[in-house]
Amino acid sequence: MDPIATDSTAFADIDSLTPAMRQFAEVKLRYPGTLVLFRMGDFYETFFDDAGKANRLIGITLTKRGKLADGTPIPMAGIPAVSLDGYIARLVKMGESVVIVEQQGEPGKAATMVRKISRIITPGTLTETSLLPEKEDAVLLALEPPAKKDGAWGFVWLTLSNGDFRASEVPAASFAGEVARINPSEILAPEKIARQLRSDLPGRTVTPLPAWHFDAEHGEAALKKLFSVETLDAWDLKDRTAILAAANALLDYTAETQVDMMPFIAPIVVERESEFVVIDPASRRNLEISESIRRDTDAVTLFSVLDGCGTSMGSRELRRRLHQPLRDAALARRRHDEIGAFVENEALRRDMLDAFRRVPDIERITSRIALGSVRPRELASLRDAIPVAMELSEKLKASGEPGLGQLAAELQPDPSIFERLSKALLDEPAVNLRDGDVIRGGYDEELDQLRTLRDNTGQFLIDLETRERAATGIQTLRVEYNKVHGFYIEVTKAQAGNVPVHYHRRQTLKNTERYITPELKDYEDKALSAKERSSALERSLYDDVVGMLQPKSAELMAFAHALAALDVAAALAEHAASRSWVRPELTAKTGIRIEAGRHPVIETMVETYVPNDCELKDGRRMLVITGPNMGGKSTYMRSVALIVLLAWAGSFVPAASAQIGPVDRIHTRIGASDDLSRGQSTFMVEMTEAAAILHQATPQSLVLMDEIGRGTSTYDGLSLAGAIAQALVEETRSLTLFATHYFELTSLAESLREVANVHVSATQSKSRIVFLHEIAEGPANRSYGIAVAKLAGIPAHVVRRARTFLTKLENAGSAGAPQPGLFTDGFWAPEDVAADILPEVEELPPEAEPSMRLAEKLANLDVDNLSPRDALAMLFELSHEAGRIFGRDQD
Ligand SMILES: Nc1ncnc2c1ncn2[C@@H]1O[C@H](COP(=O)(O)OP(=O)(O)OP(=O)(O)O)[C@@H](O)[C@H]1O
Repeated sequence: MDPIATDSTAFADIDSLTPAMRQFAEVKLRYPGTLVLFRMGDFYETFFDDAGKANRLIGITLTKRGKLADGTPIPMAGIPAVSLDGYIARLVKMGESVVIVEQQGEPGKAATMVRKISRIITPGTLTETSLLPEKEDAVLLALEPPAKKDGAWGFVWLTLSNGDFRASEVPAASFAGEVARINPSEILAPEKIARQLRSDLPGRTVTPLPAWHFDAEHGEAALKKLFSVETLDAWDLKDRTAILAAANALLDYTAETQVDMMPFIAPIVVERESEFVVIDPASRRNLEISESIRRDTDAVTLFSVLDGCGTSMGSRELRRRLHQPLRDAALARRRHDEIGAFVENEALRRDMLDAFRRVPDIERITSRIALGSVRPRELASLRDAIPVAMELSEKLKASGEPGLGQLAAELQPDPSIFERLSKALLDEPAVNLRDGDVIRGGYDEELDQLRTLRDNTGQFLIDLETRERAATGIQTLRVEYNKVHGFYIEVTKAQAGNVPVHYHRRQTLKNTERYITPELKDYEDKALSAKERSSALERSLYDDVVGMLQPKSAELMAFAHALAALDVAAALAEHAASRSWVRPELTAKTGIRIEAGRHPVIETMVETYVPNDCELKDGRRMLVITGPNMGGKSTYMRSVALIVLLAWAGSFVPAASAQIGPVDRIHTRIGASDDLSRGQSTFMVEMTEAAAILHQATPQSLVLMDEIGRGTSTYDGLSLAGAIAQALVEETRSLTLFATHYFELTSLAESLREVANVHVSATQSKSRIVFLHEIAEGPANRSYGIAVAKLAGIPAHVVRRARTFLTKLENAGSAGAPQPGLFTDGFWAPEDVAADILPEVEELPPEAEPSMRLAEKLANLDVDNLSPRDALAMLFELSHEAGRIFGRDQD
């Protein structure tokens, strides 16, 4: 077979290596991009560069073993065989692929030992339950770049652990969004574009394959063979060469990594981009769908709040739905119906939630049935889940809920599956087949006999003894066994003359004679091999059971999907009922109308959440949102986007009522992005994202803009924000929520018909500001920046001074100096205002100077471009200086 990766490690002179090292080198040359774990006795060893890499990645000790011909020692690092799985899990999590080479043959003759690749484990082809994340799919995605400039990418992806197989043609503009939606664990790409992909898709594992794997003709043949069809017309795949090419690479790689066992692969589904609401990668992060912006693993996200599913299949289905809101209202409504039925019928919901705790991961068990690697305990748990599901099915039918009829019907898999599993498997079989005790007694006559032989030697001997005593009349006759001589019948020398002729002498001792009979010899042969033979037979019977289930993979997968869908519906209904969520109405007309909407995550975290309305429609396509920082602008905007997302994902929503029209895309431009690792400044990222929105948004898109333009100077920022807002209203005509701290933008409402002003309210008592988190019509009536700064702990005298500046600026404005207005030049420090301020600064008494320096330092801070670490350091410095001003400093 051909190599699956290309960047090879050179082994200068392979013939000069020892036989074992030569075997290693051969594997390594074939799988250069992987870490080769080479079994030697009780360890899996890594050599050469792999040893150094393993040492770095998982901290195993680096040693040496033997030398190369030129005397250079060979680096080696080993993993104890007993802890292999744990180490593999860690490596795969880091995006590494691992090839396991097992020993075959006699231990002790390591040099000439035959070795064989037993497993190839890569991030996208995992099927081992212990290596897979429980609540997330591991998806393998193959990419074929467009053949011509404006052509489309071929995307083909497969989830090995449930057989879900999909393809689509993706235009360049949607590339990153589609990768984010599919969220692959591993990407296969032709080697010439691998490097570029790694830099375009930071954090993703890209496995390069030689270009010839991406062959459309072979791909077409491979798909026809896989689905046993003469033509691919049913899938509309004719001439879609990019998809066919990617499919070929994906199927080649899958076959290679599964070491020739083909997993269950469902008929390919060719998706159209228009089936789902498009959400770009930045927006997925900003909305914290399943990952927090800071990427904390245990952070609270939309998914974690909603995931009350009893099974991990349900959790994975929920995650898929949240990441892929639909555009087909009928499909989304069907999901609403399912949830509605469970919201109405609490008893039924409780039954479901209770039953799901007893249902195993049938999706993954089924994938392992197809691969022949399913364990006895897993099959037993599948068997035990079937009656639980049948009972649920009956209850669902009896409830008469029309929304649940279809799923109820799918909960009844072919009765022969349950029958065979019940007959074949013990109630509680051993975890592994090699432990024996898997097949139930009475299932197979021969196995029963072997087991009787294996277990009942003692009884057989007693029975035989009784029979032989009666037959021969020798009352002292004994039937016994020892390790050296096996079974024998023993009589005293005195009785030796009375033994029948079919007794053959086996051994003569001082006082006794020992005999064997044909029956006993036969028994001996059977008994001595019974253990091995019963194990072998048990394995083959087990394989038969698995073999009988393999053709039923598709049916079992449908059964698993129905369970997962019910689990999601019951869990979402439970959440909806406990938090008073409502069924959204999906309307045909573009627009959003939400009454008393809440943020689904924040409402679980604050004591009292203040609900807010939102109305966007023709004639009111943009809301300019002003108000104090910390007032709740971002929360409000996100709550609207999440309600729209939830509605189209088929969930109930946190609101008193919601009417949501069609939405093709959700775009958000919120806060500082973390793409600094790619060497782009915050402002550059901000503008790149804004540019993408202006290019891609349509009148059906929901756009969230949070404080666009703050990453640059005031003039630039204000001008850009104004121009972008105008383009969103007049050109893309999207439904837009536009939060800004440029108060000047509130005047857009005067010139543009589609723009309305809303503000978050706050009241300011004498000493502090109180956020009401209420959205009200109209622009904010004042800026609360200084009040917020005080809240943040800026020293009182600095705040006082800022107030003085503000008053002076405001007075200067009203006294005829240039107004701070939209697109008005000379806003900051026009000559006359500066002249008014500066003399006073100069006249400050000497003791006030340190505080001015402090204020100056603060004023000069480029807050938007400070890293959290620098910000903390700066805070220390400022607090230290402030402490000195007040004489509280130690040094
Ligand atoms: N409707 C609400 N009800 C209750 N608490 C809220 C509400 N909205 C926001 N909050 C609380 O206020 C905090 C600040 O809100 P948010 O981040 O939305 O403010 P902001 O106006 O966007 O501020 P900034 O401009 O500084 O980003 C939230 O973390 C949340 O705890």
